[in-house]
Amino acid sequence: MAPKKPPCLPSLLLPLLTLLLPQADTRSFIVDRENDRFLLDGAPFRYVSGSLHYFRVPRVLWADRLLKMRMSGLNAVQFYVPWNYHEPEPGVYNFNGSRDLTAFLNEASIADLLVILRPGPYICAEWEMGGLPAWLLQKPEIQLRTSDPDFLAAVDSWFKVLLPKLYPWLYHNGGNIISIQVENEYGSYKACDFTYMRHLAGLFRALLGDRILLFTTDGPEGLKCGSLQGLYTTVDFGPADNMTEIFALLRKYEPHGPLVNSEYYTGWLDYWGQNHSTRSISAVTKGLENMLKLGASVNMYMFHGGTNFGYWNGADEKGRFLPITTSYDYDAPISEAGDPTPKLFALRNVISKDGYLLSFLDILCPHGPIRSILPMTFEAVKQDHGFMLYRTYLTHTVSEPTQLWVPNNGVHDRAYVMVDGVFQGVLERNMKHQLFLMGKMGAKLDILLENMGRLSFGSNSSDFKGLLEPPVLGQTALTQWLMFPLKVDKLVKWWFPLPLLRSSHAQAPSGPTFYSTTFSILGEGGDTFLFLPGWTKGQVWINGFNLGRYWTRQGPQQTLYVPRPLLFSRGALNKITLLELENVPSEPQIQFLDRPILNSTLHKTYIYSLSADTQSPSEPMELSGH
Ligand SMILES: CCCCNC(=S)N1C[C@H](O)[C@@H](O)[C@@H](O)[C@H]1CO
Repeated sequence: MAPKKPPCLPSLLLPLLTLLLPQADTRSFIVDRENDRFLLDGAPFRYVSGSLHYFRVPRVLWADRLLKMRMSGLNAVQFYVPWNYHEPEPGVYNFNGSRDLTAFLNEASIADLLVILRPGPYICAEWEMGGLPAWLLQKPEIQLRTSDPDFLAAVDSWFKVLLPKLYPWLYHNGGNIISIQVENEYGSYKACDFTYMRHLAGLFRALLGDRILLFTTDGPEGLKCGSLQGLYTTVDFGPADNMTEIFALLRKYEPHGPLVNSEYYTGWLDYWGQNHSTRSISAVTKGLENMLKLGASVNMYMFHGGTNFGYWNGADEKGRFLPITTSYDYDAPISEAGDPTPKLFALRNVISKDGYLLSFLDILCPHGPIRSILPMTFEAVKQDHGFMLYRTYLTHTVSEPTQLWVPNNGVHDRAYVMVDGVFQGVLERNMKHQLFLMGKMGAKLDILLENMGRLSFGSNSSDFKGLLEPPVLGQTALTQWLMFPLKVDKLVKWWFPLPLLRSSHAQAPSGPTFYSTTFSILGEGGDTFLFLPGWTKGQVWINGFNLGRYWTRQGPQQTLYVPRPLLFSRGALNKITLLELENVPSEPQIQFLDRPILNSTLHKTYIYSLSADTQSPSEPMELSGH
C-alpha cells in the first residue's frame, strides 16, 4: 500500500534527513557481490519481471493487467516514465488520471509486484521522441542527451519535480521501487558524453539518497559508453541472441553481482507498412529457462504492450523514416486487449518449474505464514473473520487409514482437510463424524479452517476461532504449524473470470476451489435470488461484494438474496466468484430465480426445474434424504 509519507521538507533535505534518522526498519534491496545475487531484506532474491507501460493502458485497466502479470508468476513490474507525458509545456505538470504515477505504483503494490522504474530522461520505447518533450526543440541548437546546459537545465527542472515523488515509494522507505535506471541504452547513442551521465547519476543520488540501487541498461554493443562507475550494469537481448556471449561480456563490467537482462524481448515492435512482428513461444520460453537456470534476474519486454493512443507513437530510422504503429501489441504474453495468450501460459510453466509460480497463498497471504509449534487461533494472528489455512508436514508415514481428530471439540468451526492437496473430508465443531487419512512422511497436511460466526448469545461469548488444540493423527499430536491468515476478499476483488462450467466427463475437483465467471442482464433487471443446485457449501461474491455463505446441502435456505443495486444491467458484465469448500456437481450451474427458497428441510436434496412459463421453480421434487 502507499508507503508512509515523509515529512514535507524541501526535496533536497529529505535524503539528508533520512541519513540522519535511524532506519525505522530493515527493508533493503541490495547487490550481494560475494554470491552474485540480490538480497531482499537480507534474503537471496531474484526478480522475474515484466514490462507494462501505464501510459499505454487506460487507468481503469491497470489493476486487471497487473494482476494478470502477478498470476503469471511475476514478482516485479518494470516501466518507464515518459517526460513528455507529464510536462506538456515547460513548467506545466500533469500527474492526473492515466498520468497518475503514484496511483499506478499503488496498483502495483496492491498486485503485490515490486517495481523497477526507468524515468529516463530518454526512454526510447517506440514512444514519441523517446519520451523527450518536443518543446525542447524550440531551442533548435539544443544537443539532446548531452551535457548541453540548455538540455541539462530542462532535465534538472523535470527531475526535481519527479524524483521527490518517487522518494517515499523507494523500497527501503516502505514502498515497492527496488531499483531505478539512469537514462536508457545510452551506449547506443552517438554522443557518448560521460559528463552527462555523471550529471544524471549525481542528480539521482542527490534527490533519491544513496540506498536505492541505480542501474544502466545497454545492448552488448553499448556497454562501453552506457555503463558508469557507481551504477549497476545490466544488458538487454532477445531469444535469438547468444546469452552466453552477452553475459560473458557483461562480466567485464560487472565481474560480481547478479546477471541481469533488463529487456528480454518476448516479441517486437511494428512499423506501418511492414509485417506484424512475432517471436516464437518455444524460442522465448527456452531463453527464459536458460537465464533462470543461471540464476539471472530477468525483465521480459513487453509482458503487456498496450496501445499508442493519440499521437504518442514514436518512429525509427532505418535508411528511411519508419513510424511505429498505434498497436503496441508486441506479440506480448498479454495481448493488447488484455487477453492471456498461449505465450503467457508457456512462460508461466517455465516460471513455475523454477518454483516461482505463485500459489494462491502468495496472493491470499502476501505477508507469508506465521510459524508456531502449536496451532494458533484466528484471534492470536489477528484474523477476525473468514478462513485460515493451517499447514504441517507428516513426520512419519501413515500407511493405514488413521483417524485425524482434535481434542476437546477444538475445531472452531469447520475444517476442510487435504493431504498433498487432495481433499480428505471435513471435521466439524460438535460433530462426532470421524475422518481417516493416510500419507507418506513429509506429506503436506493442510487444514482450511472456516469461522462460521462467533456466539452472539449464550454462556460464553469468548468464542475463539480456529484450531483450539493441536490435531491428533492416531495417537500423535501434530506440531510445527504454519498459519496462513487468508485475505480472500482482497483476491476476489481482482480475480479475472475463469470458466465456470467444466466438460461433463471431467471430474469436478473436490475440496476448497474457486470458481468465477461473468454474466449480463439484458434488461433493467431487479432483485433476484441466487440458486446453486447441487453445490455443497461456500462463500459467494458478486462484483466484489461478499454476498455471504451458501450451504445448499444443509438448507433450509437454498437461495441467497441478490439486491438489484449490486448488479450492472443493460448488457454490462457482472462477475460472480464462488469459493466452494466441498463438492460441486460435474456440471456446476448457477441460477437466478425470481423468488427465494428458504424452507427446504435438512438433509434432503431438491431438484428445482424452471417451469417454462414463469421461469420460476416448480414445486420441489423431494428426493431421498441422506
Ligand atoms: C529497431 C531499433 C529499436 C530500438 N529499440 C530497442 S532495441 N529497444 C530497447 C529500448 O531500450 C526499448 O525502449 C525499446 O525501444 C526496445 C525495442 O522495443
